Amino acid sequence: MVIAAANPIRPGGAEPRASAAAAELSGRMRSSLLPLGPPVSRDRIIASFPKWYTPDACLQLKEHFHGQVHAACQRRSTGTVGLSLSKVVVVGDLYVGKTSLIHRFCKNVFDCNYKATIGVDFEIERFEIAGIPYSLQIWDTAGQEKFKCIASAYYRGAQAIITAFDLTDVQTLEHTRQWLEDALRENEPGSCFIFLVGTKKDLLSRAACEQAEVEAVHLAKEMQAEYWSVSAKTGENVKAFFSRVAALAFEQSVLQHLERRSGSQPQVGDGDLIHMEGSPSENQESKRPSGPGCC
Ligand SMILES: Nc1nc2c(ncn2[C@@H]2O[C@H](COP(=O)(O)OP(=O)(O)OP(=O)(O)O)[C@@H](O)[C@H]2O)c(=O)[nH]1
Ligand SMILES: [Mg+2]
Repeated sequence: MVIAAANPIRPGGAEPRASAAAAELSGRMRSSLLPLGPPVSRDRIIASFPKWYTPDACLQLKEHFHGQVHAACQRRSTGTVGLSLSKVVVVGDLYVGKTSLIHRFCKNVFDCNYKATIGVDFEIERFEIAGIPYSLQIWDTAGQEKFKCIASAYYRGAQAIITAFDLTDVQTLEHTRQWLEDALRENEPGSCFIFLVGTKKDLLSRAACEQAEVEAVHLAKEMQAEYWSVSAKTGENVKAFFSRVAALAFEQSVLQHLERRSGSQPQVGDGDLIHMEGSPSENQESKRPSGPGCC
């Protein structure tokens, strides 16, 4: 049985957090100028490029958005990037904590009871990155062998593949090669960002964690993956990790859009705003067609 819950898009996914009311309000005001419905919550707003976990195994060692991406975001000329969903697929052995990781990020909950995922499930998380709305569709797959053929049908079209293993169980790390190979087989070579994520960090002492990370970082380099250690139980590194996934995927989507556009004549309705010299972006936003039927 395939479970693919048609989850509605929640504003910001997790419960709203009201740590700084004024900043929240200003974030909401900015977000509400953007086209994709309700505002995202403050902790889904990414203004600067999120940092890697370790420079020893990271996909990009840089601290800022690509210059062209930054300029395109400022001009609001990112095409349909703000309207599309980027697919992220999470794979790995049963019981490593894939569902827990996703639920911690999307719902801010943790359940210590194990409920095996049957087939697949997904969550949609909305962000605002460099002022542009952006959404990730995060696919949770079953680690149990008997559901593997169902889950693998959903690997196609992934922009990011997250291979998860349990930091306390070295066998699950060894199996990540196979999970990655299976997921990559369904995708175009070189088209996916790859992440290797060690889960259940809270169960290890600092020294034990560092020891486990040596092997994991080594494997991540081999896989050309970015490495992260996280805990769904405490929430450690969970938000930082998904922010990094979102920013990398977003930047790639914008760059692809710019590349496509430079190779073709501008099309009517390619999603870009008309840039009016000297006008603030808010004014440009107010000229954006507001809904179906508007020309
Ligand atoms: N201590 C601790 N336990 C965790 C953590 N993450 C998950 N668990 C526990 O590990 C068990 C398995 O977690 P799941 O998230 O269901 O694992 P899964 O990878 O989705 O498993 P399948 O759906 O069968 O593939 C559950 O009992 C969780 O409570 C964590 O960060 N710390
Ligand atoms: Mg699961």
